Amino acid sequence: MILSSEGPSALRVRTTSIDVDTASGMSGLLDLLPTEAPVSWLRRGEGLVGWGIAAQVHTSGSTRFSDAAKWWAETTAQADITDEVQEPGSGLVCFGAFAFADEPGESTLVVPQVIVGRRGDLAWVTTVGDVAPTLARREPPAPPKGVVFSDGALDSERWMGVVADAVARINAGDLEKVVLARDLLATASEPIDVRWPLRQLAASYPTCWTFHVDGLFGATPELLVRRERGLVTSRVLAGTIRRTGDDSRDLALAAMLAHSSKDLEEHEYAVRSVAESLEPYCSSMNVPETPFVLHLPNVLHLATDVAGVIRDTDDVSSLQLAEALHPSAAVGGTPTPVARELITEIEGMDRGRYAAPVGWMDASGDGEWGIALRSGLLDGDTVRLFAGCGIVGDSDPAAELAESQAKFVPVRDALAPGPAPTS
Ligand SMILES: C=C(O[C@@H]1C=C(C(=O)O)C=C[C@H]1O)C(=O)O
Repeated sequence: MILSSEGPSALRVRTTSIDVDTASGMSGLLDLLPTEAPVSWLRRGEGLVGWGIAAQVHTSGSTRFSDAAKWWAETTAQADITDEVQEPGSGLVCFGAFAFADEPGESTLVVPQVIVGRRGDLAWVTTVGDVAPTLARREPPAPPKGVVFSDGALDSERWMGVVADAVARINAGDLEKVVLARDLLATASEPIDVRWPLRQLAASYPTCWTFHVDGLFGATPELLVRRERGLVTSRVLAGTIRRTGDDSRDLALAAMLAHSSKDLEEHEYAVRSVAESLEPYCSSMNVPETPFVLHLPNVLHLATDVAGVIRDTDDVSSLQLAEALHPSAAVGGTPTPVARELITEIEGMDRGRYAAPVGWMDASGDGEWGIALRSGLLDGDTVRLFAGCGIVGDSDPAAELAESQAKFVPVRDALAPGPAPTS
């Protein structure tokens, strides 16, 4: 269902190339963001930022992806686009964040008034409508003030009880894996400027995708899907160990993770779900047999990069691929329908847009959609932080609680009033 859509029916779009130094400068694209409706999708200093709202749609229900895709098709068909850069992410671009479940929740696609992109040696600015963009370093954001954390929907004890229930259901043969999440509330004494946590996340987690769309922000290590000129890629994660802070112990842990049958089993479900969902759209695929260990500052993950070539005849957009892949077993479970039902039944929390596709798409359908993990939802002076864990037959509730705490760390630290990182 389309809940609302705003913006002129015919957008006037201009993309021109700019000096890479203007885009990256001393400190990066995030420094260009003003306070008005900033959006971002950045990794290692490259990607897209934008601000202002030229057009937006809100959708809901089981047709939230297809309604948004239809709106995008109409918007791009009517737009007058002059693009002198012709790269994925130049020309007309929307940013989006989708609800995890069919109900409740709202999804959105937004077209910023100004978008600045950087890819290798190229940089560009896109304007939508009559705007004269300011490409200058803005006044830095102030750190959040007086942040206190409190329990979300369930306290730790109750959440461990829910994990134990899930383990019992798995061992009774109802399903193989389910991902259970919890939330944590951060309340500040004044409204929080999202640009602060974005800078912290981009500096501390450069190998993750630092995103912000409509209040949902984070630094996700997991790429649900990228479509770029007929090639599709996905980074699948599942299987986690907390880092200790001691490099040699962490190396030993990485070796343990790579051989842990519990984690390999969890991982296998996640890779299989992605490969099976992509297969109908691909003429060939590469699915590595063995995962690698992805090192992040807070955790280690088992990771697999799946790649494929889209069938010639298929004009499937990155958003349609994201819909086909969501929810993968990395955030839902196996089998998916049973896992989704169990999540609704026992998780005791509304996921909102957590663990669902977040990212961007251009007029050709190329784009990148991450899974909104290591994320929080900002509303004024409050952030709801989310973290989840894959549960299988031999999961231990206390270990899963500790894993969820490690997954809160990126956003939790990003809300701390430490010194602004020099990125
Ligand atoms: C659900 C989350 O993470 C997912 C679950 C993982 C696991 O259970 O090992 C690992 C990476 C993600 O696919 C989260 O970060 O909230």
